[in-house]
Amino acid sequence: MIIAVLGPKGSYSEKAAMQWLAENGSEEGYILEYCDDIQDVFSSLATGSAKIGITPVENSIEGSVGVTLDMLFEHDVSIIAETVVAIEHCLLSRGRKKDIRIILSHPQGLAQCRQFLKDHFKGVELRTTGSTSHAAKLATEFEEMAAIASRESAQMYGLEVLVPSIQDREQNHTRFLIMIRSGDAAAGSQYPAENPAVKKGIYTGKTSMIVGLDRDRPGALYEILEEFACRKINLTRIESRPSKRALGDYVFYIDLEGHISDDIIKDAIYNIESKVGMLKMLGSYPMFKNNHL
Ligand SMILES: O=C(O)C(=O)C[C@]1(C(=O)O)C=C[C@@H](O)C=C1
Repeated sequence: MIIAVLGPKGSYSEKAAMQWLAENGSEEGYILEYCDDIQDVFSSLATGSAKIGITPVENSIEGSVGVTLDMLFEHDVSIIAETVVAIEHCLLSRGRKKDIRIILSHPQGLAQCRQFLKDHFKGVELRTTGSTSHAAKLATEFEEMAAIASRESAQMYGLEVLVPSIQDREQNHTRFLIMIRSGDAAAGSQYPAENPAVKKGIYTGKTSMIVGLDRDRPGALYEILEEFACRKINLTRIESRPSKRALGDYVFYIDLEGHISDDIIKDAIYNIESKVGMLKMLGSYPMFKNNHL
């Protein structure tokens, strides 16, 4: 089983993969494929090179990972699970704090530490990289470079942790999606049906979809939401993204509590289909629940 994640080794995406495998009691029999960027994770699923792809979708400080949302729209993938990883960013370098001239990280890493950077490194050049672990790898080259990345990356690339826990809020969590190519039952059947947590009833279901209105008119979104509200279906998230067809034209990403096999969810979606221009189901899967978060 090949699992595509954002690389190189030491990324939070790798951590998400390990955590999800541990949650499912299946830490053996897989190979991680380290991709350069999130698009490549989706391409790897599309070509069949990987059976499973894992990408970040949302962070508690910085919000959505837009490229993952866009790829969900463009590619035929099904979400089979989600997992939430606690993110502790550290400032890593080979050199000393006072010598740092350039700080590297993934745009999400830089954004989650925006205030720290303003307070302590005003004027220092910030450079974006494909991932936090890629930043750590590059920071090994020069003493005046530092990376914002995980403690694990420091160990992996032989860097010092100059400042631990530098994100702008102590609580920092990123949610990751675990996906298969749509219709790839061979990969999907192992998860989550065999998921021990599902069997134990720890998880409840969650369903994700993308909805496009046929045209912009008063009450169009309300009519869709009404189908959920009247059935007491709880939405866990709704977000608009540009459809990319024209300025001001949007699609809506909706997550809700419940599984597509539940009758009320089926009914709501059946009714919505006749009211919208486009409806793309992204999957029903176990909702991540961790009481420690
Ligand atoms: O750069 C990494 O290590 C990633 O896995 C990507 C990513 C993201 O895109 O959100 C994952 C978790 C953190 O929020 C910061 C970066």
